[in-house]
Amino acid sequence: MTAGPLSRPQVPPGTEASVPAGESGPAEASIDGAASVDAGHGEAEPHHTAHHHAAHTWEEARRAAYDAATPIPSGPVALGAALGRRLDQDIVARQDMPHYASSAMDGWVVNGSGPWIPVEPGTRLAPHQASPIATGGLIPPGGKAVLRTESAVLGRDDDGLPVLMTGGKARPGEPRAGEHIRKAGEEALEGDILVKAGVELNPAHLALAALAGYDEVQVQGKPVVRLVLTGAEVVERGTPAPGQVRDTFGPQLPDVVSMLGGIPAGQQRIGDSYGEWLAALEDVVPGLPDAPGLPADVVITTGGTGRSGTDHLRRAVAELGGRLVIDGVAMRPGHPAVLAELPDGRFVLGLPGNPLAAMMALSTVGAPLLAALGHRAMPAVEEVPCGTMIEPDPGRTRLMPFRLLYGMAAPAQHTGPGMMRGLAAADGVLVVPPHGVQLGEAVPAFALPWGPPIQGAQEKPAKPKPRSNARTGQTKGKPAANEPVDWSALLG
Ligand SMILES: Nc1nc2c(c(=O)[nH]1)N[C@H]1C(S)=C(S)[C@@H](COP(=O)(O)OP(=O)(O)OC[C@H]3O[C@@H](n4cnc5c(N)ncnc54)[C@H](O)[C@@H]3O)O[C@H]1N2
Ligand code: MOO
Repeated sequence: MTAGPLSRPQVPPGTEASVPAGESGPAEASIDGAASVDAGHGEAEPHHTAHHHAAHTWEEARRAAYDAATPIPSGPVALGAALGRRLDQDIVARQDMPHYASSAMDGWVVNGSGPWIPVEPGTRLAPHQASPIATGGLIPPGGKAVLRTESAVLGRDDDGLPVLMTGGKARPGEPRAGEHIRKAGEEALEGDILVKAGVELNPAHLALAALAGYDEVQVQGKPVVRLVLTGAEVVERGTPAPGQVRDTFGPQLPDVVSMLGGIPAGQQRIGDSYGEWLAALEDVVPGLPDAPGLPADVVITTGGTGRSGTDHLRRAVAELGGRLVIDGVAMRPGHPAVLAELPDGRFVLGLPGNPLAAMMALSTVGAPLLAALGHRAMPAVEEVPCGTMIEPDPGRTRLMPFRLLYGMAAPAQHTGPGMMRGLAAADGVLVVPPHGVQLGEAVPAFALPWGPPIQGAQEKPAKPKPRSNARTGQTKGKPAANEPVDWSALLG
C-alpha cells in the first residue's frame, strides 16, 4: 500500500526520508584510502526497531527458500514453449529421417539412361522413362536418379512424340545413378538418439524434434510465476502526480523472473483492500490475457508486506491455511520479505513495495526458490575486493549495489530502498556482513540476473555450480590498501 498522509506522515511515497545520509556510500569515499560507508541507519527509522521480527539471517533466508522447494517434476511441453527448457528424455528418431527418398532438385526423375519417355508424375518408372519432379518430391518406384531442369532438354522424336534428353548445362555422364536423390534414413535411422536428455533446448533442437515428428518434448519442470502487483497509488503510464507512484515492477519483473529461471505467466493489479488480496491469492488459474492458462507454482506479490492495517499479505496467507516459511529477513533493504506456502503447494513470495527493496528480496529469497523448483543449484555468491571501508551494522546484512573500479567494489550512489538508479548502474550487489568490511577485504557479492558474472571475483572451487565463463583472469590479487583510487566515475 502507499505511504498515505495518515499512515506514514513523515515519509511521502517514493522519497528516502528513512534512508540515512550514509546510504549514499561513495559520496563519502575519499581517495586517500580512508573511504568509509557509515552503517547508516541511526535515524528516522523507528519502524525498523518496531518490526525487528526478522527470523532469518540473509544466509538462512537463502537456504530456507532453497530448501522449502522440491524440483518440479518433468512433463511434456509443446515445442513452441520448450525453448531453453532442459530435456528430460532423449529425443529419438521415430522413423528413418528422411522417411522417404526424395528429390534434391527440380527436374526429372529417370530410370536408366536417356533418352527418356516422359510419363505421368508419381507412376512407376520403367527403364528409359522419366517424370517431372520438384525438390522434395517423392521418388516414385523405379526412379534411379534426378536430372536437373537445367541439364534437361524436352524435344520430340521422329514420330513427334515428346522425348527427354540431357543437354543444356549437363555434365558428361549426368545423371549418375542416385544423383540428386536424398535417400531415406540418411540423416538418422529409426531409433537413433537425436538429442540427449539433459540438454538445454535451443531453436535448432526444437526444429530437429519437429523433423522427427514430435509435438511435445519431455522437459524438466520449471516454475510458473504469476505476479500480483498491489497498491492503489501505483500508476502504469505517464508521469505520476504527487501521491501517485509509477509502477517499477510491471516493466522489469517478468523479465527478471525469466532470468531467474521462472516462466512469467501473467500479472494482475489490485488495490489495497483485503478482499482483493484474498481473491488474488485464492485464484489458481486466473483468466489473465497474457497468461498461458497454467496454474502458478509461485505467486509473487509486490507491496503490502508491512504490518500496517492495510497490509494484508500475512492475513490472506493465514486465511488460506498457508504457512510462513520466511517472515522477514535481517537485511536491508528488503527486510519485510515474506515467503509462504499455501496448502495447494503454491508458494507466495511477498516482495516489499519499495523498488530496490523488492529486487533485493527477490535476489535473496526468490532466486533460490526458483532455482530449487527448476532443478538448479543455489545461485552463486562470489567474492570481490572492497574499495572502501564499511562500518558495522550489528544484526543485519546490508545489500549494496556496487560498481567495479579498478577491480574493486565501490558501493553505488542512489541506493535508497525506493530508488532504482544505483541498481541500474551496478555491476553486482555486495553482501555486507553485520560486522562491516575493511578496506581491500574480500566481500561476498552476487551478480545481477541481467549482468555478467562478477569481474574480479575470486573463484571458489567448492561452488556447486561454478560459472564456466567467470572472468577470473581479471583478478590481479588484492590491490594494496594504499593504492590510489579514482572515484570520479562514480560521482556523476
Ligand atoms: N511502520 C513501519 N513502516 C514500514 C516498515 C516497518 O517496518 N514499519 N518497513 C518499511 C520498509 S523497510 C519497507 S521496504 C516498506 C514495505 O512496504 P510494503 O511492502 O508494505 O509496501 P507498500 O507500503 O505497499 O509500499 C511501499 C512503497 O513502495 C511503493 N510501491 C509500491 N508498489 C510499487 C510499484 N509497483 N512501483 C513503485 N513503487 C511502488 C509505494 O508507493 C510505497 O512508497 O515499508 C516501510 N514502512
Ligand atoms: O527499506 Mo525496506 O528495507 O526498503 O525493505
